[in-house]
Amino acid sequence: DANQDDIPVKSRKLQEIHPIEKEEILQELEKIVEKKEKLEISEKEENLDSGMEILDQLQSIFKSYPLWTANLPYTSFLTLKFNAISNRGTVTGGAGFIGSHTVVELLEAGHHVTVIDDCSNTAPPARVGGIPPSLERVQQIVGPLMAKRLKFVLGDVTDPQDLDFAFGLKKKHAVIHFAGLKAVGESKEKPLSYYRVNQGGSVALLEAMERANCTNIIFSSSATVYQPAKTIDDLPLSEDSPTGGTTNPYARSKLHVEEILADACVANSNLSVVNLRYFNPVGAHESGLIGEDPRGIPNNLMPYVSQVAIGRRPHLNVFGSDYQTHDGTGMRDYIHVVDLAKGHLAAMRRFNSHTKSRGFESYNLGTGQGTSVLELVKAFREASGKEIPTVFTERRAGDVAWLWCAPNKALKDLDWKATRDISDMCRDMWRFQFRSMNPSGYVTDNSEERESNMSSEISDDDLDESKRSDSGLSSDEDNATILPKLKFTMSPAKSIFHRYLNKLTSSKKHHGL
Ligand SMILES: O=c1ccn([C@@H]2O[C@H](COP(=O)(O)OP(=O)(O)O[C@H]3O[C@H](CO)[C@@H](O)[C@H](O)[C@H]3O)[C@@H](O)[C@H]2O)c(=O)[nH]1
Repeated sequence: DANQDDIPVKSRKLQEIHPIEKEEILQELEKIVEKKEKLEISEKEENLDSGMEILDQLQSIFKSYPLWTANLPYTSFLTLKFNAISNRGTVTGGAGFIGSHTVVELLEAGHHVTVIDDCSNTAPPARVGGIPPSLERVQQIVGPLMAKRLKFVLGDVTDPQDLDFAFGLKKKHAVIHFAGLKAVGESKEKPLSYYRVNQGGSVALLEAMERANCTNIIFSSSATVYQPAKTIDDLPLSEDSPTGGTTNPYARSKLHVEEILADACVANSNLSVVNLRYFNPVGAHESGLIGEDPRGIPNNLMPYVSQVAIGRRPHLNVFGSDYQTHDGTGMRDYIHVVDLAKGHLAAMRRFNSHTKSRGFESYNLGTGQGTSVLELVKAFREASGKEIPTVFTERRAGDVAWLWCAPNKALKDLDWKATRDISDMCRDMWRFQFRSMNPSGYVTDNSEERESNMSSEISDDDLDESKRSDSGLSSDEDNATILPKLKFTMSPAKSIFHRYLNKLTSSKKHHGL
């Protein structure tokens, strides 16, 4: 039924699902239950991986058909059991841009997550004991069932007591360490702050992990640790490409933490470190509910372009037009933040009990594709339908002509690759840009700065008109008090089901069933 495919799966009721499909899904559910029973699920480590896989399969069904799976007699029973087998982890800096997107992926995969964040670079909770607005949005995205698995600690990653508190109560399976300062320019003005938070925080965290007997950590590193490519022949950058020759305290702090982690692995043979080198993370969650909300004038290209498109800035300064690239502007490996977040979930596989790989291992997370400044601007014009005036200026000090990676190692070891392209990145960023302009957007402390930097007033009509055009949002979605319903552009039921079946077959092979 062609019409049926147009309805988002999430909002379809049982009676709207084709009877044959329904029957197939029910049979699959029965099989999962049988398989699960055989596992004698407990909190024992060896059962965690198999349990997680089953959970994964179930989640895709629950997520696709919440309206009717909620009524199945064994749903609550299964949920209870799965609560007992999911992994627990701590995410530092989980309220920030990449952190919040990763928390969505972790919760959706069934993990229990404790976030520790001092909210120094995101809006803090509105009340004592509350959670930051970015994580409230995360809860809306994942729904009430998964939201319960999120805990928040307002704390400082350099403070041992705060860390012990975050690690407290239940044993944690793994840590994902995002917390850190990240502005290249600022790092030259305040190098000591960068070393205190980035190095000091990482050392404090490793010590807290030792106290809590946690041996798995994923670290947010950066492409900036690589030596700048002198010629195009130095590209793409692989994990073996030379590092060092860094030009600022931010880059040095990332490289130092990599070295600290590698040393810690030498000293403790149980430690497992997955070091992820991000290329240029951009975009936002497809719901438009979470994204990057930089303070002040954005340093980075995509947030700047987005603010020009919405009228907050008059034009984009294009830094340099005489690079040795096809159009003279700098080229980067932009990666959608949701792909990046999924990369963290994939990295968690290295911690599975029966396949656990110990020691320090680095992975590039990028698409392997270079995009120039002018190409990105063009894609953003297409996504937004807005003019984006550009002015060519001098090169920015410290910028390189090109930077892109070879992401093959992550594909080989982690079974991960980026699937979203530059137009997806622009579309989702544009969607989030609208939301953050709305009264229901993130509560930020830079609203005054925003007002004064408005290059032109945007009328409500203008916003409404653009929203109706191609941003995928309808005009009733910017209600100030009630947050908009999520509209996922999920695949139709049939393809979800097939994906699920493929997964089931491959996991059967994996377990020799
Ligand atoms: O207003 C602007 C901003 C940027 N650019 C250009 O856009 C490209 C991308 O710049 P930007 O978005 O600032 O990213 P990078 O300079 O590549 O740095 C990012 O990517 C690094 C990893 O490669 C991280 O370490 C840094 O923290 C992060 O800011 C470069 O060619 C810039 O010259 C402009 O032309 N105009």
